Amino acid sequence: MPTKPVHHRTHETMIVQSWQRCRESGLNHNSTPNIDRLAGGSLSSLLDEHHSLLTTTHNEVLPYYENLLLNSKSQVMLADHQGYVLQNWGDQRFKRDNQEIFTPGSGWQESTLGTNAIGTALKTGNIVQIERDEHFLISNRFMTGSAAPIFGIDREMLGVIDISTDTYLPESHTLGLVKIMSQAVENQLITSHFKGEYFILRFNTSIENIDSQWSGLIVFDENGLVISANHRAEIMLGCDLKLVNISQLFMINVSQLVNQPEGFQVPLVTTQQFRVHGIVHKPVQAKPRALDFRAEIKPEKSARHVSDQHRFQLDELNLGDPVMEKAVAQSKRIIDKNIPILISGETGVGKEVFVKAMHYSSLRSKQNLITVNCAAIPQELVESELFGYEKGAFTGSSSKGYIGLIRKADKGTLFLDEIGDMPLNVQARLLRVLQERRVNPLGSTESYPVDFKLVSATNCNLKESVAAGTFRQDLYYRVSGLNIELPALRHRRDRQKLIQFLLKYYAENKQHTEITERAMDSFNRHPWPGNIRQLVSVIQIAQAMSDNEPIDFEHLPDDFFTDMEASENHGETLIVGQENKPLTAATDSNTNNIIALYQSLNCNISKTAAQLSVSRNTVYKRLRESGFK
Ligand SMILES: Nc1ncnc2c1ncn2[C@@H]1O[C@H](COP(=O)(O)OP(=O)(O)OP(=O)(O)O)[C@@H](O)[C@H]1O
Repeated sequence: MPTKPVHHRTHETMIVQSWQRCRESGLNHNSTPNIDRLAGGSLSSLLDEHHSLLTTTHNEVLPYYENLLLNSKSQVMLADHQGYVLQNWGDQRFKRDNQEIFTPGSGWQESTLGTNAIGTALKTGNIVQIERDEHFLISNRFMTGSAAPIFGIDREMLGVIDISTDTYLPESHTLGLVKIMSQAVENQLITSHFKGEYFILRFNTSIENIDSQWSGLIVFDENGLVISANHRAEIMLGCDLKLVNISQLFMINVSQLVNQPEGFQVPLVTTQQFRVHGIVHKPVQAKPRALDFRAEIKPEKSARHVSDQHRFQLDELNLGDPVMEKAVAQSKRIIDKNIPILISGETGVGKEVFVKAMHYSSLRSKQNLITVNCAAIPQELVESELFGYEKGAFTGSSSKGYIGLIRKADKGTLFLDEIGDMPLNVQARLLRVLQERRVNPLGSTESYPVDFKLVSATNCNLKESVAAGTFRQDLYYRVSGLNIELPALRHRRDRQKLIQFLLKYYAENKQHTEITERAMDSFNRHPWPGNIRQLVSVIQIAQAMSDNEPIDFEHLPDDFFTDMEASENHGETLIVGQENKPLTAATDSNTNNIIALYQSLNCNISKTAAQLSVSRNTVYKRLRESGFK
């Protein structure tokens, strides 16, 4: 028997624990459901108390319901933090003894009605999906519910949004929707409460998905003190954002952030070295300081990233290595043809840099290059992020839905990074888009034509994923017109030239580009398990440490020598694998070790990745496989 994926086991544990609580509350499976119903005065004072949550939810949720769920035989509920339904939308289809079970005022606490989406989401503080037979009371087993908590401006749990149905709705669809709905409400509560009064930073992994509900939001004052933030910001930054200063989160001075024009776009680097893009909205009364109003925003040196600096052309990446030379020549031949390109290679070999260079060397260079990191988008959201969704015309609402990343790439290039991590159901929809060259947003009856150059990248072996059943074979043939494998740094014959190039490229001034012979020799012999990414980081540290002297051993970080010793002790240039660094960590660490480390580091992806010396994507992947993300 195959063992179940860890996320199923996590879900099962959650249900077992909930059932245990039900027994402790004196329930048994045959207990009669006793719905506690608030009436008259108590109900109206409850509705008054939650007026702002109610109207915000109404404005944010109704358009989703009307467009996405109207024909789905389901009902959407908003309940307060104690489990009392405040409002419901949709088909009033759930009745018992002729009485509706989800009317406003009905209490869906776990202790009285057993395991159920509203009660159990409140009890655990997590997004839950309770399938029919997972309800504790037999009488509730006719429905399936998906619920997500809503957090308020002080990060307190205000209530939950639930979608319940007694027919079939795909699991990822409803879970994704409750997540979007709860996040939309939370974002709206924060922006309407603080807008105009404080600075609001909205950030995401790229500028292209900054208008998504999944962007982080941070509200801060002119001194940089964080006043409020959404749940997403805490997850992305991996820390509690209470009472911290924005300068502790990003490598930027507060004055640089607050002295920019309204709606200014800024590349940011988190203190964990994770690149994001942000937009800053200013308070109405904030006055720019005259002196440094035009201060240019520059991430600090150690955070420099090639792709933010310079638009490489393909030829610039060819420094003489025969494999690179062939890769560049092949790409140039087909870049303007309608043939998809699949780039593979170990982590850090420069796949993203290569794709950008392809785009900027192509006829589409003036159009958008849209990067989708399939590993970083939460699984249930990949669909809505890619294909978009429509809210339809909704009077008074500024939100018209979300166009989706594929349509944003129209006329330009669509880059699907880590394509091997795309969930199977999304693969099926992507295949349709690639065949028909049309996109059908969630909830829309219309489809829209799209024209883009498709480039994908992977650091896993997609053919093996096809054999393992995690990647569709038909999609594999659609995305892999031309396969280009970028060489590992240790195999590149132009290594010395590249090192010299990077020393100049990342230097702040002339002195920093010099390097002693013995240091250069060890650079040349190093196994570079993290490839160019690791090389860049060593160079940046060495340049910072070396002041005005040529770079020598004493300027190099400890890890540099640890890797070197490890490879020399093994008498080989490291194991050749997809993600090479695993030498010390990932090869002998199993999923449980990663989870334990991740938890011990306060669920910080970047720190976990750094400690294991693997990419953040690998950590995402492992956590996702184990049901943590
Ligand atoms: N030719 C180059 N010149 C300067 N810097 C480079 C070059 N190639 C790669 N880099 C730097 O190396 C780092 C890794 O590059 P990139 O993100 O493109 O690798 P990747 O193969 O896509 O990695 P992953 O698979 O982990 O996503 C980046 O910081 C990038 O700026």
